[in-house]
Amino acid sequence: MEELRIEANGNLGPIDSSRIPRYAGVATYARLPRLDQVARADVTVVGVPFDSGVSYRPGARFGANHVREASRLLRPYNPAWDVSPFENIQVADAGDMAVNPFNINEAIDTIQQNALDLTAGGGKLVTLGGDHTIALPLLRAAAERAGGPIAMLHFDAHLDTWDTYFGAEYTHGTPFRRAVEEGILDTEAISHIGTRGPLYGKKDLDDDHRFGFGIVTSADVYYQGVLETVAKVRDRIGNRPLYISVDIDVLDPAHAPGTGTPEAGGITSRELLEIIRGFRGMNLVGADIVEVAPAYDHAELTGVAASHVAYELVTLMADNAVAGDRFGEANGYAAQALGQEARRPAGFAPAGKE
Ligand SMILES: N=C(N)NCCCC(=O)O
Ligand SMILES: [Zn+2]
Ligand SMILES: [Zn+2]
Repeated sequence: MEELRIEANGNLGPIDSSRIPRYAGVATYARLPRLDQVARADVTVVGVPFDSGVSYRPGARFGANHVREASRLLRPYNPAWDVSPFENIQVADAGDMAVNPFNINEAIDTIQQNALDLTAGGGKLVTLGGDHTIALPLLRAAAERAGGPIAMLHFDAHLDTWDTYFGAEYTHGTPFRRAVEEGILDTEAISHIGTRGPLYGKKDLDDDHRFGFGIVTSADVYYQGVLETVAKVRDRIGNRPLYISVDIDVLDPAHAPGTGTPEAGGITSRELLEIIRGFRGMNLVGADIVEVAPAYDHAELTGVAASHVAYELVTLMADNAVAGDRFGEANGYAAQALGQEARRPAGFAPAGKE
C-alpha cells in the first residue's frame, strides 16, 4: 500500500489520516515514518521490549507496541502549545531494540550502546519501555551525550532508589540509586513527582533524601496544584540538560491500570500532561515512558495515556528546536497559566501559524 504522508518544512510526517483511515496499516508511533524511511531524525522514538527486571507483574515487554497501537488517533497539531511538532522537526520510529531477556547485564549494555548509536547524529531519544530498569542505560547514554551529569525529573508512584532485590542490583526498583552511585545525575537537580504508597521503611526516604532527590508527592500535586508543582520544578532544575523518566504508574490505576506495580491515589492524566506543558522552554535532552503492561490494560486506557505523554514530550523538544533556547522567557500556555505575560522570541512563528 502506498503511504500518503503529511510533509512540511522538509520533514516527513505521519500518514495522512484523511486519506488512509487511521486504523489501517502497521503501527508506528503516531503513524510516523520509520527511521529507515528518513535521511535523519531530530527525535527518534524507539521501543525497548524488556521486562526481566520486574518485582511483581511481568508484561512491560509488550508495552512499546501497545503504545504504538494506541497512538493512531494522535493528530498533527498540538493546540496546547500552538505547535505542529512533526512539522517543526523530523520525528521517526526506530522500531525496537533487540534486547536479551535472559541476561540483564547484557541487556543494559545493549540498551546503552543502542541509545548512543541512535543519538550519534545529534538527535534526541524518546524511549517506550519496557520496565524501569532501562532508565539506567538510557541515562548513561544521555549523560555521555550531554558531556556530564544531567538533571532528571522522575514521574513515578515509586522512588526506584532501592538498593537490591534478592541480591540483584539491576532491577526496575533500583535504577536511580545506581545512577547516583555512577555519578551520571546532577544531584542538585533531581526530583521525583507523584510518589505515594507504602514503603519498606522510613530508611527508604532517608536514603533517597541523602542521594539528593526532591520529592513532590501525589498528594502534594493535589494540594498545591499543577502550577506550583511546575514553578518549584523549574526553580530547581533551571536550564540544565534535563532527562524526564515517566513510569506510567505515576497515574492513578483508574487512569492507567495496565502496569505492573499499581498504587492507589495517583495523579490524573490531565495533571501529568499539564505539568509537562508547564516545562515549555526547559532543556529536555531525552525521555522515556516505561512500565506499560498491556495485559492489565482495559480499552487502551494506559496505552492512550502513554501515547499522549510521549506526544507532549516530543512537542517540548520540537518547540525548543524551533524557538531556540529560551529558558527563562515566560511564554506560551503554561506561562499564561502562571499569570505571566506570554511572549515569543522575535521571529518565531510556529509552522503554518500567524
Ligand atoms: N519501577 C516500578 N514500577 N516499580 C518498582 C517497585 C519495586 C517494588 O516492588 O518494591
Ligand atoms: Zn513505579
Ligand atoms: Zn518506576
